[in-house]
Amino acid sequence: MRSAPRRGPGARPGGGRDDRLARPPRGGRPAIDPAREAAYEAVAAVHRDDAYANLVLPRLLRETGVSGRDAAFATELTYGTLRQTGTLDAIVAAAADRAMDRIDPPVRDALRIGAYQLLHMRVGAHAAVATTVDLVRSLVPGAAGFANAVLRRVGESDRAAWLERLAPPGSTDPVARAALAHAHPQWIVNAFADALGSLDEAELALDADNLPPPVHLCARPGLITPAELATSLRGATAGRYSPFTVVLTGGGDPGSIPAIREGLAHVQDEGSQLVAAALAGAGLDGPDERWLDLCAGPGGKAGLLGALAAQRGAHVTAVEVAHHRAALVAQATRGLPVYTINADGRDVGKDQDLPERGFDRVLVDAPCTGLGALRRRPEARWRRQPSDLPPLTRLQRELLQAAFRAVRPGGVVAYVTCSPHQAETSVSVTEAARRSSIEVDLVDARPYLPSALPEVGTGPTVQLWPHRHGTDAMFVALLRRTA
Ligand SMILES: C[S@@+](CC[C@H](N)C(=O)[O-])C[C@H]1O[C@@H](n2cnc3c(N)ncnc32)[C@H](O)[C@@H]1O
Repeated sequence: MRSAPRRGPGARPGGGRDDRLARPPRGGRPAIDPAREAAYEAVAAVHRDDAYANLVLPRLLRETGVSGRDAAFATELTYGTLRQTGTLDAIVAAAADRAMDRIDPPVRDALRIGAYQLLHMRVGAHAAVATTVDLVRSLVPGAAGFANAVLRRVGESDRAAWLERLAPPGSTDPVARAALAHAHPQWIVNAFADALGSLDEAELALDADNLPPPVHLCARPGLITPAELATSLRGATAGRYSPFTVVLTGGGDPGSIPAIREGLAHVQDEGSQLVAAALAGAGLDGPDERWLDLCAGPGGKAGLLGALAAQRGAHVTAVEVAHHRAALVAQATRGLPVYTINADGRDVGKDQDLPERGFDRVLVDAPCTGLGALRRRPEARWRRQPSDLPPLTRLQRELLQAAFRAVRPGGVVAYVTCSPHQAETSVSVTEAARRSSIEVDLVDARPYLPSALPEVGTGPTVQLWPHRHGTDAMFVALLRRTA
């Protein structure tokens, strides 16, 4: 990072990122380098406008012409600052000796970015402080001195020393310490510890959330093999467990891959592929032609199920309540035996396309908090709240009960979440089954996952984890309707 080649005005040959300070001032005020400016704008948009960093940052980089190593710097700075926000806030507040909500929002975001550079990046302290002070001066001129003093205090200690000071090891509240050390809210630390049965292991899961995830592709069975897909890509390797996965290591935009444009493959986490394949692989007596994906948008699992269905002469009805997401499903499954409908999945028995007892296999990939995919959404951990749980768990149970009505006796339902929160996983399954008049049995999901998959627990449900499996934390329960 430090040896990033500089372009544009003020670039001096042979220097590193810190030399951006040498840029000549514009209009009498120091110019802010475009990469840091883009990072600031992205972080500010997330906090001010509820924007999503993965949407807003690429647009900002495009608009400002920031590319190559500068774009990588801006991305690391943006995503890192957003992931670490809670911990950076604790440190900045201690250094400022004032609560974060008593600091102007633009100054607050600039200080977060400055503190992230000081504590997490290989940026010289002088450059981190000076560029942030310049940024603050351009935003709130009167706050430059304050920002300078705060950042100098932040930079007096490294991250470990700050953690030691704010949450000493052996303190009476290990959850609070883990939350600060791994930059997650305490309720999420508790949720991971409950699901794993151990705070020590939860810390590994929290750490895994702070690393950018690899891009996985799904080679659609019957259309392209993973080997064919991998050889068409620079530096791609086979997935660890799923027979369809290719791991992209060469970077670049997956949307430009010809096999993806031609509908032979799609971007999909390996864990998502495994749980969809578990539904397709579950043993079934009798007909096996009518499959249902009750929560299909944007169409990742429908794409894999559609390809598997095509190989077996089956077809998939893909249901999505949001109109624009239903359109994405239709687009993602073009050429496959998938019939997309824009409907509420709870309308089984009311919608003519969703007859009771009408399906042999049903997937409920339920709307959830997404706590299992925090690696992908840097701001999500701070945006999500425990109060999000009750409406989601209600919806999950209603959708699962609709799936019980939709599946024929003897047919199989897969209930899937990309959250390991037990209220959304095992509790939702138990509650939906308890409140339904339809008899269902839990089926052990483990035989329908690759035998090489380690640490899948004692069944019958399976919870995947980034730190164990390198996948999102997907949960799957298989249920068979008995009558
Ligand atoms: C976890 S996502 C599904 C992801 C999808 N299966 C995939 O692999 O790409 C949940 C989806 O359920 C949709 N949804 C929410 N409520 C629904 C309902 N009542 N009926 C049908 N779909 C619903 C959401 O709009 C969202 O697209």
